[in-house]
Amino acid sequence: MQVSQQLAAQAVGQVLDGRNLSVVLETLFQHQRDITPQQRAASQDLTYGTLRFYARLEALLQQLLQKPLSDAFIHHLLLVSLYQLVYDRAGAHTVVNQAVLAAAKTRKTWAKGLVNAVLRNFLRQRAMLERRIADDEVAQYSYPQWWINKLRQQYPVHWQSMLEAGNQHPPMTLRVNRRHDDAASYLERLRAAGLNARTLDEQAVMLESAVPVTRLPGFEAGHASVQDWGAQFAAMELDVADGMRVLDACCAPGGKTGHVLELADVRMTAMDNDAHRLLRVQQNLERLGLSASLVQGDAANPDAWWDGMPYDRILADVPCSASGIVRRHVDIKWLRREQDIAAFAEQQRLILQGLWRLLAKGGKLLYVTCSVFHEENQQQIARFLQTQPDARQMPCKHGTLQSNQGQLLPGTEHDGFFYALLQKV
Ligand SMILES: C[S@@+](CC[C@H](N)C(=O)[O-])C[C@H]1O[C@@H](n2cnc3c(N)ncnc32)[C@H](O)[C@@H]1O
Repeated sequence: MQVSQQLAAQAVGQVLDGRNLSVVLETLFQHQRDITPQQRAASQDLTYGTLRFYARLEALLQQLLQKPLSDAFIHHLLLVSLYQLVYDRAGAHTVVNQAVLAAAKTRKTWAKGLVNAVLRNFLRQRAMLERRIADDEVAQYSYPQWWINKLRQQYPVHWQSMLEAGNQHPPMTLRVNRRHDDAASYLERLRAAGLNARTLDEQAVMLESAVPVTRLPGFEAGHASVQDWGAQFAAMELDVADGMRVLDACCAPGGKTGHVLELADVRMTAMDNDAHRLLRVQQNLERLGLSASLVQGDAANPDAWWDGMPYDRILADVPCSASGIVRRHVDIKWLRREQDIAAFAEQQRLILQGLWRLLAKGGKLLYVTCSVFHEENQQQIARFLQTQPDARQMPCKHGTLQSNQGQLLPGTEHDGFFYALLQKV
């Protein structure tokens, strides 16, 4: 446990310094060649958990410190240990003892005693410490204040359940490749492999607990892919048919590209501005046995890469705040700044405007974000429709999207997404 506490403390510190969580963990593990798969998984769990509840843990810790703690590693080690004491199943005494040993390794004479005192005081005073922060929203929900305020203002009814949904452990959901199976028959294959799951619709299956993809029947042969249920709505809403010319702008890593190609024999151009991420699109399509023409370019500036032939369908899964998928990307809550939202909205406006003239008359463009903030969603589309007289918004197929103006609220079965289907008239 000591190794995973140490690694998690380092990872948490680096994320709070502004670095991306996946990159931090990948780099950290590259330098730890002798850790076991169990230690790796445990470090990852502790890092995710601590960041998920960071504001709450910090509020508890601050009450336990007599003076500000300037040592970053010990600070983050205490947060990780508090996370274990509050949320984890590990025994309290083991957590404290291992944290004290991890502190001792730093060779700072004061560190061992401080870690021991803080954690033991927490165990003694827990109820009182928790009562004292009961009225502190940031500590209660574990989100930045601006985020809480924005959601409360934009979703007067649902804001609390949305914040709570973002703090849940995400499920592992699969998209069944319709060229091989439907959800019901793949469910049988999962059961035969000893995996419990349930179907969400004709193509989506939610596993009872996450497993390595190597345990999924037919994974290497492309029979199933890991994809949140909410993300699976995209290919369905795009309304594709055989023979269509389709552009998946902002395609990487290719989750939705693969799904569209599973549903119809379309002529697909998959575009992204990130060459490294495009390699992952290529790998994903190879696993599925599907192909597309891959293009590196800027969706906001098509003159540099477009061949001049209009598309029947365009999927614009634009870069966004990712505020709808925080349960999977727990670092986002702490990396985003309030002013980033306007910057994303401007980037999205330019992409939407750049792509619109590539659409054939009568063709459809599906605008998608994994955000719940109105600036990137409803407000973006309302402004686009005002300035673009040949655009009209079509109703979404999915009932939940219809009743919620395209906004899919994050919940137990899916992340938060926004969908707007626009037709060129
Ligand atoms: C939300 S992700 C796309 C996820 C993808 N559609 C999927 O389902 O797997 C957004 C993507 O947009 C790309 N991107 C950002 N700005 C872009 C731009 N100006 N032109 C093209 N791609 C861009 C990013 O590299 C990123 O891969």
